[in-house]
Amino acid sequence: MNVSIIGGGGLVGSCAAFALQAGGIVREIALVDVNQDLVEGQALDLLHGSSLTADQKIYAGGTELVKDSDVIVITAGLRRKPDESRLDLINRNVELFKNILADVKRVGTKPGAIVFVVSNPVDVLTYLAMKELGLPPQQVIGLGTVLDTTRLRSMLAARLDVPPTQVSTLILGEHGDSMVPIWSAAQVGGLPLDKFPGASPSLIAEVEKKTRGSGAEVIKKKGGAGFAVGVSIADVVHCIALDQRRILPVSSLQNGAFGLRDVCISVPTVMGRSGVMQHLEIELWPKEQMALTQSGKVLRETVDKVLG
Ligand SMILES: NC(=O)C1=CN([C@@H]2O[C@H](COP(=O)(O)OP(=O)(O)OC[C@H]3O[C@@H](n4cnc5c(N)ncnc54)[C@H](O)[C@@H]3O)[C@@H](O)[C@H]2O)C=CC1
Ligand SMILES: CC(=O)C(=O)O
Repeated sequence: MNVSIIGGGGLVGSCAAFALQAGGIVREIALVDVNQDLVEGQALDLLHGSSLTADQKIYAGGTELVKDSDVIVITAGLRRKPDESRLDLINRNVELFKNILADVKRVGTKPGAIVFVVSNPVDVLTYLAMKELGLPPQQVIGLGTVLDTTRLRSMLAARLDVPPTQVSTLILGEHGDSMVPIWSAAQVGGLPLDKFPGASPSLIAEVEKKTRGSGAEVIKKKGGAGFAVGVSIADVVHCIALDQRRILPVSSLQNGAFGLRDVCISVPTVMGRSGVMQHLEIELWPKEQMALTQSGKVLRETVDKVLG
C-alpha cells in the first residue's frame, strides 16, 4: 500500500505521516508540498526514526509521485482563523484546491486509487474532487466527521472516567457548524449511554458543546489540529489498506440514504479496499433526522454557490 500526502509539509499532513509511520501498516509514504524545504525536512525527520518503526519507504517529491499511490490524501490548503467557520474558508481554498486537482489529473492516478480529502471545507472540496477528477464516487472520500467523532468519544470517556475505546458514539452530517451528534445510538461498553452511571443530560450537553467548539479552541491555543486529525487520517487509511470494512463516518457522495442526495456528507459508511462499499441507514430520532436533512441542505447550497 503506497500513500501520498499532498500538503505533507504542513501540520495536518506531517502528523498524518507520523501516524502512518507509527502504525507500520502502509509500505510507502510520499510527501508532496509546494514548500520544498519544509517537505524534505519532514520526510527526513520521519526517515531518521524508521529503523525503530517498520520497514517503510518515506520520501518527498513532486505531484508526479501520486501516480503510484493507492491512497492520495490531500491536506494542502489554508487553515481557518479562530473566528471563521470552515465554510468561510471556501473562497480562499477552492481555487488552490482546483489547481491541485488539475495537477493530480495531469499526472494521472492508478486504477482503483482512493482520493481522500482532508482540506477544509472538507465536504465541499470532496464533492469538487469527485466532479473534477471524474473518478467513480466510491473512490473519492473526505475525512468528514471522523475527527469530530473521536473528539466526542474521547471527551465523553474522560468525563465518565471510562476507557475511550469503550465509548461508541457517532457524529454525522457536515464537518462544520451543522454537524449532528447521534445520541440515539450512543453506548458505553455496550450499554445505552442515557442509562450509564454519571451520564446526565447536562453532562451530555456540555460534552456536545465542547466538541462543537473544539476545532476553534485548538486553533486558538496552538494554531490548528495536528495529532487528533493525524490519527483520524491514519485510521481511515488503515481501514482501506487492510480491507477492514469498518463503519466510519467519512464524507462521500450520497444517493438517497437518510434522504440525502447529490451532496458529499458523512453517514455511517462501510469502508474497504475499494473505498466506499455501502451507506448504512438507521432510524434516528426525528430531531436528529431533521438536523441531518438541514446539514445536507447547507452543504448543497454551498456547493451550488461554488460550482454554479
Ligand atoms: N477535515 C478535518 O477534519 C481537518 C481539516 N483541516 C484542514 O487541513 C488543511 C491543512 O491544515 P494545516 O496542515 O494545519 O495547514 P498548514 O498551513 O500547516 O499546511 C498546509 C500545507 O499545504 C501546502 N500547500 C499549499 N498549497 C499547496 C499546493 N498547491 N500543493 C501542495 N501543497 C500545498 C503548504 O505549503 C503547507 O505546507 C486546512 O484546510 C485545514 O482547515 C485541519 C484539521 C482538521
Ligand atoms: C480545522 C478543523 O476542521 C478542525 O480542527 O476541526
